Amino acid sequence: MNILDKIIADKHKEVALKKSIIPIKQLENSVLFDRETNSLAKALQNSDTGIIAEHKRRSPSKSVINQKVSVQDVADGYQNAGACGMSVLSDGKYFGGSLEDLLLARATVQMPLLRKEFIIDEYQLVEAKAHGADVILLIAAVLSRDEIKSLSQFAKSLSLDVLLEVHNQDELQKSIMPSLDMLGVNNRNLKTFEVSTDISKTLSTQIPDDFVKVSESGISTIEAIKDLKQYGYKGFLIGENFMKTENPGASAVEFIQKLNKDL
Ligand SMILES: O=C(O)c1ccccc1NCC(=O)[C@H](O)[C@H](O)COP(=O)(O)O
Repeated sequence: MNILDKIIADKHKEVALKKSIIPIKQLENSVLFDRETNSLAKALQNSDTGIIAEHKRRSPSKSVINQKVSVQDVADGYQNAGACGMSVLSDGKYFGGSLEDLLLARATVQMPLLRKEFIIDEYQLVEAKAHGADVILLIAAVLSRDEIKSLSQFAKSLSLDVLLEVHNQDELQKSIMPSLDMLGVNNRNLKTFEVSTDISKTLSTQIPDDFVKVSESGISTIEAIKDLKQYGYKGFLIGENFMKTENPGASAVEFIQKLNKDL
């Protein structure tokens, strides 16, 4: 079994357990449930730099990245840096994240927040909304077209933006539908962990202009972003490059300042 299959098998068990102890009604009672969401797609369309900065303590490909910094300090730093949005990994077992991280980030910043999670059930979308997310991620590698359709339509009914992630042509072709806002190309193969921004370049021409294009993973240089911009990308999801430093917020400030100067 590859790592992605393991994550999804665990996620099914986790969601079943959570459903049995926290009813949807309780999540819908959260004060955040009626909060007006802040669109990441719009923020990216209006931005020159387009950075989505991620909070990521560890990962299956790199194990420990940074367990020392607080999510509040990271969120504050990313907002001061002028990031368009923040991605918060909420998976505990493989990434060391939690829904509490999302809640703390929400309490700290106003910018759009992405719940970075392996979504397989509508319940997780209600959780996302109840913990202050503006955007959810759907991963085409682990969902059928019908699942993408029903989950994205449900997310839209909660006023959440939808970022659909693909890694190859088949995933892209099966996924294109009007209930998506952003199409993300993950430069990392989630089964082998190989990383190459060439994947974003190759798939770029096949992404219809109706969607905001986002390039995800393995981005660490200004040159990579300038290059990807020529292929129509408006959003750039960066995790490890910031999180591996002692002060991820300060690293983001330095990176975005340089990017602004170079564009
Ligand atoms: O990052 C991993 O090792 C990973 C493994 C299996 C599934 C997902 C994984 N990462 C999620 C992401 O997509 C990244 O955290 C995100 O795109 C940022 O990537 P990076 O800038 O390379 O940290």
